[in-house]
Amino acid sequence: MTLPLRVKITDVGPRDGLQNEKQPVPAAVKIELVHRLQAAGLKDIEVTSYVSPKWVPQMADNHEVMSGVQRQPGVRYSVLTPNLKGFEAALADRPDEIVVFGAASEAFSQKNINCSIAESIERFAPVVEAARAKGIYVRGAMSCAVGCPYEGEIAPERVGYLAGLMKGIGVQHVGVADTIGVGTPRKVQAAIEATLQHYDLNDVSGHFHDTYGQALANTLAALEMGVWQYDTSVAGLGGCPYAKGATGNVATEDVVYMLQGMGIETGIDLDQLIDAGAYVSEQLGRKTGSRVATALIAKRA
Ligand SMILES: CC(C)(COP(=O)([O-])OP(=O)([O-])OC[C@H]1O[C@@H](n2cnc3c(N)ncnc32)[C@H](O)[C@@H]1OP(=O)([O-])[O-])[C@@H](O)C(=O)NCCC(=O)NCCSC(=O)C[C@@](C)(O)CC(=O)[O-]
Repeated sequence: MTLPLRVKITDVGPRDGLQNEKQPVPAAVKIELVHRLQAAGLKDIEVTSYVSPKWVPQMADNHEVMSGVQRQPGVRYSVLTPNLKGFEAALADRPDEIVVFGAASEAFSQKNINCSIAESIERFAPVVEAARAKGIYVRGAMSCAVGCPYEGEIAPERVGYLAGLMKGIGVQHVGVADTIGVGTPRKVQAAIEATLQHYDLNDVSGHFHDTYGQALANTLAALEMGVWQYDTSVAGLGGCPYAKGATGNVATEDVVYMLQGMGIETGIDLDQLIDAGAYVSEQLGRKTGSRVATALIAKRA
């Protein structure tokens, strides 16, 4: 398989990156982060989620954030919607894309969305139907595609099973998510291979957390299979509230640097991206999680 010439990156920092922050992050900071990401050339940004504020208090300002973003033409703004209640609330804020999120692990499905895998599909089906009827693109996230914090290793067949269920209800694209970052290249490839039994290569993305420092290697392994769409998080922000100890997604800066070095186009300005990451890191009062940003900021000084 030849490597893709162009990669599409969805920055999930404003949502996945910030959802687990213990301190309240003001909506104005989230909005400014989205503005800085789009200024850096990001064309796909996962902004927020319409979930229960009791479960994820940090995303309770979803409406304020979505309505505060000054949209740029050509940028797609996505949001998470776990059920019809969330979808209906999101509709008023005009997302371009919604994300239904399931898991390859039963235990994680229960902990994260309070239902079994089968029940989650029943909940998603009317959401998918309603979104598609309105011309809103539907992405599905498949958590724990390699490992689960409660069940341990997850067999590729279980990822394939979930992908088949997602396909069956009309989800247009699926992301293979290594939620707790335990994956290594061959295991990630096996999870993607199982997904490709149900989805076209153009409808599959990678979403790799960097907890064990494997995310860039896993990205390269997926690239070698021709996967050209990835979720990443500026400054490596993040973690899932229902996956204890899991760190953020692979840093967008690190992925962009790697791709640029390989001659693969992303349309993203690395300098401006580093500024966006420095902004949010400063607001959170911590160092960036990006190795590339750390190195290039030191070089600037
Ligand atoms: C899914 C539910 C809502 C089910 O939660 P539930 O308790 O089973 O839902 P329910 O229908 O029984 O409703 C219970 C209460 O929640 C309210 N409610 C119900 N739905 C909504 C909604 N959409 N928005 C706002 N409120 C809602 C509802 O109105 C009611 O309120 P009450 O009467 O008690 O005051 C809950 O489990 C939840 O919100 N979970 C949050 C899960 C989450 O956000 N996890 C993090 C994102 S996933 C992730 O990060 C992984 C990913 C995608 O990045 C990929 C990866 O790396 O793996």
